[in-house]
Amino acid sequence: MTKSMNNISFFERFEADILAKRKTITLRDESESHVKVGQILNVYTFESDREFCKIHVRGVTLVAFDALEQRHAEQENMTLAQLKALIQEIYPGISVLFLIEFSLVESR
Ligand SMILES: CC(=O)Nc1ccn([C@H]2C[C@H](O)[C@@H](CO)O2)c(=O)n1
Repeated sequence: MTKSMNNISFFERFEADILAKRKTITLRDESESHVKVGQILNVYTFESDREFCKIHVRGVTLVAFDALEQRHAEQENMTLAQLKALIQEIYPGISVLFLIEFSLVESR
């Protein structure tokens, strides 16, 4: 597992969407609340800890699970039902999420 404050990991199944700029946000719990606007993060796969790009953090805001809407799903390149199911699977019972908006800086 990658531990640096300048690193973030994504499940491998999201790599293609990030590199194609189809996925431009991620919703995380408080363990990644240290991420700051303007930061450049090194991006790794969660499964194999392989670096695959860098992203520029464009925004960090709080969003309630119950406030997730269509535009969030579009920014995740999935349906709202898929997004809610995914969040419940990764963070069971979570009520508030950190919405990290990002843009692709460089792929490896
Ligand atoms: C370790 C860990 O939590 N890794 C995560 C968490 C979230 N994501 C993705 C899945 C969704 O697209 C959004 C919403 O959480 O972020 C991830 O790839 N890896």
